[in-house]
Amino acid sequence: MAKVYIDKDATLDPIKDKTIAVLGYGSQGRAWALNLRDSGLKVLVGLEREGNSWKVAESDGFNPMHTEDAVKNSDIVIFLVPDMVQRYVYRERVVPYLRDGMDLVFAHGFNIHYKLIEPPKTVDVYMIAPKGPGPIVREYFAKGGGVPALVAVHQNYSGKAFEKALAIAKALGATRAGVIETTFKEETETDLFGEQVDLVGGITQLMRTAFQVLVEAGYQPEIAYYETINEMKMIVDLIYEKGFTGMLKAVSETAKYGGFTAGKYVINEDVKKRMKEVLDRIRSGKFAEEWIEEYNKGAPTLVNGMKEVENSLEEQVGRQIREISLRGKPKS
Ligand SMILES: NC(=O)c1ccc[n+]([C@@H]2O[C@H](COP(=O)([O-])OP(=O)(O)OC[C@H]3O[C@@H](n4cnc5c(N)ncnc54)[C@H](O)[C@@H]3O)[C@@H](O)[C@H]2O)c1
Ligand SMILES: CC(C)(O)[C@@H](O)C(=O)O
Ligand SMILES: [Mg+2]
Ligand SMILES: [Mg+2]
Repeated sequence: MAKVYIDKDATLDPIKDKTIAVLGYGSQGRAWALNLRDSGLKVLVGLEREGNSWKVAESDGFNPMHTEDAVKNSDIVIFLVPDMVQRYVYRERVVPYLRDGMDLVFAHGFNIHYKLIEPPKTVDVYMIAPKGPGPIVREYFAKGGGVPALVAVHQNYSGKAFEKALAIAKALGATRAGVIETTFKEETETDLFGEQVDLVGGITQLMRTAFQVLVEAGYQPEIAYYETINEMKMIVDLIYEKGFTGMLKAVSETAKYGGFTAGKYVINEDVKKRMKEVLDRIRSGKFAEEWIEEYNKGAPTLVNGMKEVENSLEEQVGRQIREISLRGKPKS
């Protein structure tokens, strides 16, 4: 079993007198800036332009500044702009002001692992990768908890990079849960794999396809939504809290029998083979190449994918069903 670092294994001491620049104020940026500030650290928010993120940061009580000003005035620079934007921000806004002994920090290993950013040897490079979406990182912290994270060191110029990574993980709330050490390679490849075949790609496609099968067979879309999409949260919550065994104990014997048989029929060896192909594509760097090319073309697959989802029947029905089910959700 990997060593799990918890609150008592980490101290804020190595970073308590440092100034931290959080670049980007989106999903993770907002969570990190707020959690680190609430943990008593000095945080500057650096942004490219005075747009929406700027307004949100101001309404959260920050005085956002242009990226280069945040970099000039900080010791630790945290990259929380989108992965495809990081190398431009690094090249244009960070490199000109980079001083020996500064820290470059990431929430995902993509740019370092695929060598889109190649920092000089005279800085520390490390990562704290929360294993959950940004708004949850903030929500759990604000309620006294924390989302688990992975930490990794790529360059240890100061000799203190790991301790600083743990300190940031603590300030983020991650050591309230538990933190495990990894490498940039392992985090990058597993994170991409998980979000592609399972968390974002696989689960979404599984739910939507099941919904479509029921609707095409003539069942009411609302009933199909309850069955194939809405109830997923309750099943996943049971797995999250009690494991697969706990979930299986909570469902009927009929569901267990049908699940064991049909589950393996649908998600079969062929699907596993294709998952392995997806992993190979990530490991070989082909996915990274393709994503960079797609981004450089204006990310049409992303734009069209978002439109297609937003306009889909399941999303329209979902808006109505979510109102109903959120009304019944216990208030906490
Ligand atoms: N979203 C998550 O929950 C999550 C989880 C773990 C790790 N990560 C990692 O965290 C990092 C940040 O991801 P995110 O999803 O929080 O980002 P995001 O897409 O939410 O980032 C938005 C921020 O970046 C700024 N931004 C967007 N385009 C820009 C551009 N062209 N130039 C400059 N700034 C721009 C926006 O104004 C905003 O402040 C990534 O490395 C990602 O892989 C994200
Ligand atoms: C939240 C996720 C999917 O775990 C993260 O990896 C991301 O890229 O947004
Ligand atoms: Mg990811
Ligand atoms: Mg992830």
